[in-house]
Amino acid sequence: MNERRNRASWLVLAVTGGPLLLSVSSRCFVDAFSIASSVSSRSSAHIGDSSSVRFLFADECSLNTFDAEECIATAGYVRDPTEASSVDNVLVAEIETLRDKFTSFENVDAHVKTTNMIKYCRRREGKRLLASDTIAPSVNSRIANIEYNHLIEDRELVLVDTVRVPGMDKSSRAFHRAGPRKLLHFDPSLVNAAIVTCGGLCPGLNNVIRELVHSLHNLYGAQNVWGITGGYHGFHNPEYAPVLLTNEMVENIHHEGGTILRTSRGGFEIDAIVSFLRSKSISQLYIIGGDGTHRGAYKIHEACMEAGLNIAVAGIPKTIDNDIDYIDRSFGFVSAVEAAQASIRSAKTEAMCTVPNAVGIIKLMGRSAGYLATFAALGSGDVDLVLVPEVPIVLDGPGGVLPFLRQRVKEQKFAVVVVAEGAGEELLEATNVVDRGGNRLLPPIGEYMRDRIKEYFVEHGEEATMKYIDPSYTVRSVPANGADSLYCMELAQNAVHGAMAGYTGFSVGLVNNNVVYLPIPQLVASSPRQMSPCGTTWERVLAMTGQPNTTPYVRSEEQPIPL
Ligand SMILES: Nc1ncnc2c1ncn2[C@@H]1O[C@H](COP(=O)(O)OP(=O)(O)O)[C@@H](O)[C@H]1O
Ligand SMILES: O=P(O)(O)OC[C@H]1O[C@](O)(COP(=O)(O)O)[C@@H](O)[C@@H]1O
Repeated sequence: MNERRNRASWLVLAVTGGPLLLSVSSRCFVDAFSIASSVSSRSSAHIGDSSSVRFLFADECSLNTFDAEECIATAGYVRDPTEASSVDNVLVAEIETLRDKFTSFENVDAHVKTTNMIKYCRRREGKRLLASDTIAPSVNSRIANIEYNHLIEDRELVLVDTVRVPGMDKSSRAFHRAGPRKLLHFDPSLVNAAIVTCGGLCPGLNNVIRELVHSLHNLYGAQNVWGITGGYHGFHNPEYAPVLLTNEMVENIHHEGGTILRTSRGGFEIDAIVSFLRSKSISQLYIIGGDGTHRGAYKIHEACMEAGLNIAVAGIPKTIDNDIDYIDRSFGFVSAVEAAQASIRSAKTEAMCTVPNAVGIIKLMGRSAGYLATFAALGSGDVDLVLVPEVPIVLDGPGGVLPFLRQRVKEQKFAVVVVAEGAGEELLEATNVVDRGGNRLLPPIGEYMRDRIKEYFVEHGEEATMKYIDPSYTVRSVPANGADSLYCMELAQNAVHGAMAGYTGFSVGLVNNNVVYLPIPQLVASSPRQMSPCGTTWERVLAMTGQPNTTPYVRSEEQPIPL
């Protein structure tokens, strides 16, 4: 675990030319390719010619254009006088494609794809194919007779670095925008797909499985969809046999937490996995898991390439720790935050209603990142002290959390503390014991803080009533809420679109509110990520709680403000 790959490769799309002004609003994403093209065309004697930059509005399906001069003249815009927002270089994270190595199912466009699905339905129903089976209403209402209005071009990009700070490098990284492509690499009717879930539970796993099955069967008419059970073990351990997944089997699973496929840590045996893929003629493998799982997924992709296997390997990032880099959030995170807030409310009620000097402590998951603890605390608005792995815990003395807490109890008659499981390693003896996934076991910081706070009150001749709540597994086993359900659906559909188009060694995620394809090497190189202890999120915590700022980092004037 935590083996860092550093194969990140960003392709420089456009380097030359004068600076280009970007007006980035939260509602829109800039079509970076058209921008980049306009940058390069400026460099060849057309500098300044083009005042029209295309904007795509995320919530509309039409392509909007606007005239920059008209905006200035009529809509109250001004050009950024300092050009602080300009982007000269767009660095594209390229995704590997099977098209480079294998012959594609030729020139299947959206039209033929529909035809193909109809053929598939007919075959499945034992009917003879007719010459008229080109464009006809679907014979199975479940098979979407869809011709996408909006097919995504290969060069549509989503910029990563949309916040522009004066003095920063005039570059932005970019990912390929996800979505249905015009050309398919695979003949969908011949696709045997497999889905596996690995690592810890997370709300939304069943939603992703369901939507993968639906997309494969209903959007593309895939031949078989296998469910690998028990995580990576299921590829080779006869105790966890694979199952064929049908629409009927997944119909209601999204209402439940957990994963119908079950999950595990360990069991990653590359030769056994590849030989399973061969034996079932799998051509698309969907792997749902966190950064460890993705490291495994990339090894599978590499092994398939070495063995000359035409198999698309797609990851879907899962973790309630929200520690996968680049993406706005991982699916299930918001549901987990919501569930954690319910525990915070209970702890507050207990603490408020109990004498003397009640302190409610809620321990939340978060191995190396405190996002869950932080977001749950911020969202609840009911927390007096937040402890996370990114910020060291100072117990005593000026700036110590114990005197701070005692004072808060004095004023308020109670206090509520949220502690992430990975916090305070510097206080407790770190262990070298690892779980089956290679993750280091963490010392019990929640119980330690409970006992230490109680002792501190006793040392000052007072009694504290401790209410300790550890909702860890409760939080991650809940069903996905509305926002996560929608997100899971978007991720799964786009993973299938990407694999059908022949992308491989990639993952999907929301970046600046757009679903993109992320090359796995880039994704794992900086995952697990951590919250910045001098960024705006942590400063919101300090502002809300008034707790002492124990971050050892000092922001230098030259440094860009971390987000
Ligand atoms: N570097 C790696 N190479 C191959 N497999 C890995 C690697 N790291 C973890 N795995 C496997 O991925 C699965 C999940 O990993 P783990 O780190 O426990 O959870 P997560 O993927 O949620 O971070 C486990 O089966 C583990 O054995
Ligand atoms: O007890 P388990 O099942 O091994 O899981 C505990 C870990 O799972 C997590 O939720 C993260 O799981 P992943 O690494 O699978 O994303 C951590 O917060 C926690 O340390």
